[in-house]
Amino acid sequence: MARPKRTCGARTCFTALRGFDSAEPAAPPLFGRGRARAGRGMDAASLTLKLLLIGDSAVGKSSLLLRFTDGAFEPSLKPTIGVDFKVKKMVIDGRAVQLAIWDTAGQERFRTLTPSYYRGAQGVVLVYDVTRKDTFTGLDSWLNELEIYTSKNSTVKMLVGNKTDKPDREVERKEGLQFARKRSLLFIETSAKTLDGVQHAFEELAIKILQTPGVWDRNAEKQRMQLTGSAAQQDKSFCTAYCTLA
Ligand SMILES: Nc1nc2c(ncn2[C@@H]2O[C@H](COP(=O)(O)OP(=O)(O)OP(=O)(O)O)[C@@H](O)[C@H]2O)c(=O)[nH]1
Repeated sequence: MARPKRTCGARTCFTALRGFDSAEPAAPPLFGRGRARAGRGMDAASLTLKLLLIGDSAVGKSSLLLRFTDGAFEPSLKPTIGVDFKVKKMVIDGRAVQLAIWDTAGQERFRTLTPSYYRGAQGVVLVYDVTRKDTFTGLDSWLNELEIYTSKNSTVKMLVGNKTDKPDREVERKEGLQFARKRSLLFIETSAKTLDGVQHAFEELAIKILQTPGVWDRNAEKQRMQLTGSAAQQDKSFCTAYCTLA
């Protein structure tokens, strides 16, 4: 039996597997189109955004995550079992942002905790493989699942057509674009193998989240209230909804 991929690094917040909502301190609003760059040594008060990768098995979700966070590509990754989790720090328009990215299993038999994956996600990346039409025609069922588990106004969704480096394309770019337009999704094509579009995809999603009122600030407000209300009962050994990542 295939072993789960180990994508968790030293900065992984393991309590995220019990549900990881975002929280952030008061900060000025972001105007205009954002610019992003990778960030190092940010303070613990930076904004954390939860992103989720979903889509059929073997479309390249884990490979996109590995490429984005570690700059690596593995030609023969094993299927994800359950969920993996990685963090990437960036600076967007001068603001420190941590992307907490959840990588879910595409195989149905490994998807046992679906509702908890979606909880608190501000961004969802829906991936298909441009060389497998079935992964494109199956998108509607993923969108149905999204509708069940996320609210329309609290999650920014991006459609990603991956594996553009391969010659045997079955889904044209314009088909993906049309599909995305009809359903109000952001759209980009990528190759985890060549890096094409990968950085851009995650950055655009983060920028869009920051530009969408009510997506990233609503959870923050809720979290501030919870922290105030439960200060007396805080258990330092347990990482609550907001986990600082060293
Ligand atoms: N040529 C090419 N191969 C890719 C690309 N992205 C992923 N792959 C390969 O496709 C296979 C499946 O990739 P994964 O990243 O494991 O796919 P996944 O969507 O995470 O699959 P599950 O964990 O089962 O949900 C692996 O062998 C990858 O090396 C790409 O952009 N180009």
